[in-house]
Amino acid sequence: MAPTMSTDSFDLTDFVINKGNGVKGLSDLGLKSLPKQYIQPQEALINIIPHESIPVIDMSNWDSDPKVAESICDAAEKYGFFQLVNHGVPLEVLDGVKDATHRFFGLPAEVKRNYSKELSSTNNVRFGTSFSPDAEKALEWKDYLSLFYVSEDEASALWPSACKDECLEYMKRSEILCKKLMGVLMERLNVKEIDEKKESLLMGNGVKGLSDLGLKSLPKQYIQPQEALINIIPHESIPVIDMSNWDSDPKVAESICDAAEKYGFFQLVNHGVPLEVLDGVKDATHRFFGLPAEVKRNYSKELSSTNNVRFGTSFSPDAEKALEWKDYLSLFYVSEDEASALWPSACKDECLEYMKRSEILCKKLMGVLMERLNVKEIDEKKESLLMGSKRINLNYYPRCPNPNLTIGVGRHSDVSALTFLLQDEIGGLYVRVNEGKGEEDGWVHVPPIEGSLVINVGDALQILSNGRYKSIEHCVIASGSKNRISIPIFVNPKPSDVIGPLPEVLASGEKPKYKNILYSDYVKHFFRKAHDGKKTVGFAEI
Ligand SMILES: COc1cc(/C=C/C(=O)SCCNC(=O)CCNC(=O)[C@H](O)C(C)(C)COP(=O)(O)OP(=O)(O)OC[C@H]2O[C@@H](n3cnc4c(N)ncnc43)[C@H](O)[C@@H]2OP(=O)(O)O)ccc1O
Ligand SMILES: O=C(O)CCC(=O)C(=O)O
Ligand SMILES: [Fe+2]
Repeated sequence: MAPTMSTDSFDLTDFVINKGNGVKGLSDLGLKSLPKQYIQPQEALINIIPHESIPVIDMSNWDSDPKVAESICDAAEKYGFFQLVNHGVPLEVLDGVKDATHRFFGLPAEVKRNYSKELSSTNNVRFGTSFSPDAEKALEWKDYLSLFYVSEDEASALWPSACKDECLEYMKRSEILCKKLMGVLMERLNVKEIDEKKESLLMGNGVKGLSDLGLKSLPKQYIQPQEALINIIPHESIPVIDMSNWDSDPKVAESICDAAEKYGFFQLVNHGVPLEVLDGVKDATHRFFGLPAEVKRNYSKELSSTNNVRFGTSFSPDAEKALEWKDYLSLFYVSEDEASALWPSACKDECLEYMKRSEILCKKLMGVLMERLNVKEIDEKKESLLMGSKRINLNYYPRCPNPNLTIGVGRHSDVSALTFLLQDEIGGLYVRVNEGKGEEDGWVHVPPIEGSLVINVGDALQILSNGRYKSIEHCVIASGSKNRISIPIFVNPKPSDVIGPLPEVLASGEKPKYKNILYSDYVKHFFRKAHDGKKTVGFAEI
């Protein structure tokens, strides 16, 4: 125990404030009486009365019992204070941050004073004592460390290592609770929805943030007009092609070309992309979307340091009548170095690996599809037209309160040459069949198959093949109970390529159906409007 001493003989302000000892340092001296600087005037003291305390609210039944939300709002109105139990923030996270607090204040004074107003390298980290020592008649018996959150990176760099991980974890793990409380408190004020566009786009919460609020019904901005919804019909689904015998059986290649002509969509199994690579990129997708909104919003159109990395929600929110129930991260591949520097670290390695390991498959498919078009060799120019650029999207469709009133992705065809889509086990992808054939025209489900890849022809290949290969409309319906992810790799022409029907296809005298068009103009046209089925192709039609 520290020796006891009188504080009359030394400069208390210097010891407590300047030297970084705080009141903890004073207390550790083993004082027998309160130094006079801490003696509060009578009016600052309080009278404690016998009275019931503030309400204690059990949140266990939050999902099933609306009374929980009601009692929170009542308590906020009546007392402005309440205690929550079973709130969903794990006990070990709370214990962790309590331990970390003791660890920080247990550091030597010389270490703690580096975070004082005078010495701290940032205004966002401040160690201090009392509340406002210069303004107070009497000092308060408290030391504090105050941390203003800007971003995970800034916190990692600047917050004291004795407590930063635990503080970040506590902040992160209390976010859902915070959104739940704000949601119900706003509902009581008749704010029926939080302004989704502002929330989703500027705050980085996306529809995932909305879904995490535990909404019981779909906000009106997401209710799609009847014509955007689909009629699901009983019909066989798209072909499933087993590539095991690719090397020995030419029928495998044939069935791929047949499916590309007839359906524009097929699933591949035993395609050679390792299962662990597919699992890796699925895990990475959940990791990215699980990041705090403040981190994800750094990749939004407004804040991203590059056009090649974009976090967004819906498809084209400014152009859409109703929003889509989907968040996405879109990564345009330029080079491994650029990706390493700019893609989010939560997912970049896995996305690069998935792109790399699907390259052989991509070349195999392009090879046989071109053979059927009488393209004998894929030279440099053809390679650019068919696979000169790649984009990988991570799509996140959160659990949706009324999935039948909205759409995850509206009906569209891809503007790629080919798309390699990895979907998880939840399901929800629908493809249009028998377009224009009256009652037979409808939508079929693409059932998830463990380890499979869904391949579809995009507009660019439809145009290059003069309509022989079909880019088919598809759309997604979100799940009412689970968060779904999908990860398409869009294999495209280079933005600077001019696309039009290939000379080999027209060699027999076939009339071109499409004009030559700069690919980046085509893509910009696609991105600037809402999803509208196959209308983008009209932009290139003769
Ligand atoms: C997101 O939900 C989706 C996405 C899809 C995607 C289906 C595909 O097939 S993606 C394959 C597209 N092909 C390529 O990316 C390769 C060619 N790329 C290019 O030519 C260019 O990179 C570019 C896409 C045209 C962008 O060029 P840039 O000079 O950077 O032009 P900007 O002015 O920034 O953008 C133009 C316009 O597009 C919007 N936009 C750009 N990138 C994206 C993106 N990744 N996701 C969504 N929107 C994007 C951008 O906001 C601009 O619009 P403004 O209205 O803001 O002017 C299928 C289904 C989905 O639901
Ligand atoms: O999520 C899916 O299954 C399909 C997504 C899609 O069509 C796209 O991103 O272009
Ligand atoms: Fe698509």
